[in-house]
Amino acid sequence: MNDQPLIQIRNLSKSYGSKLVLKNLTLDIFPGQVIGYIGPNGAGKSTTVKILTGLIPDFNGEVIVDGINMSQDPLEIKKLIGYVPENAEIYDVLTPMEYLDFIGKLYNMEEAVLHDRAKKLLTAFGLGDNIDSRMDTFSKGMKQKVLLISGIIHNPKIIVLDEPLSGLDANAVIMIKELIVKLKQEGKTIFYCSHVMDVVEKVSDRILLINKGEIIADGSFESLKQDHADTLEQIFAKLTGREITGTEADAIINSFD
Ligand SMILES: Nc1ncnc2c1ncn2[C@@H]1O[C@H](COP(=O)(O)OP(=O)(O)OP(=O)(O)O)[C@@H](O)[C@H]1O
Repeated sequence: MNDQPLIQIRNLSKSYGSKLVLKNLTLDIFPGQVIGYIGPNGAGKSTTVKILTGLIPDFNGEVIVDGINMSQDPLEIKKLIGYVPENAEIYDVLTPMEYLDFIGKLYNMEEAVLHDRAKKLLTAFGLGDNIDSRMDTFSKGMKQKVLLISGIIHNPKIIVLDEPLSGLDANAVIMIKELIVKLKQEGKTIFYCSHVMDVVEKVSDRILLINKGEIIADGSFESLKQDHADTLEQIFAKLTGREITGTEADAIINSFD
């Protein structure tokens, strides 16, 4: 593995008003790593991702991507990153080809390359018959696939996926797992946020667990397992202070009494 980090995060803090949601995060991410970024709801995952992708410009600390300082040249960094946001809105009056054409042009892609690649990717994702259909008739999973394609169409060095499995069926989930492995083989660096522990466990070579704005575990699944417990779900519950006892589910059911 290359010794030079591709992403350097130094003393990163972020507040919304008086609420501190990221507390002095320091991280080095190396080329070719698949990072599984996990944590409870509200832990600060999306905030980290939005800073990393240049969407939140006001933060304290330093973010350097491929030698470029985020505070100085966020546009240059955006070219290096493909981002698939959580719960993204898609312009569904467009067809997938029109949408990808729009996205590709934002990245200044050459038209012939863009159309050829869009067609190949849509076909590979099982949407070959829907290339020119308006997306307002698409299922949630079909739209999610188009979003995923829009995140990789410009062949970025770094791919940031924020809960990319939402709405995908079991076959598509398998396909995404395989895709992450293949993208890694291509040398891509992947930052993958998810609540789906078994997928994170399988695809990540490094897992970061964030809780209340702080990284509380950082290592391969094997090393976390040795230190803590058997499954990533158990490690997650143990380190975020919630043992799985069923009391919360009981409280919900009991509220109907
Ligand atoms: N725009 C905002 N204004 C104010 N508070 C915000 C804003 N965005 C996020 N927060 C707060 O910051 C904290 C971290 O939110 P964030 O979305 O980063 O969490 P997350 O780990 O991605 O959660 P989830 O798993 O639920 O998506 C939460 O307490 C949230 O309420």
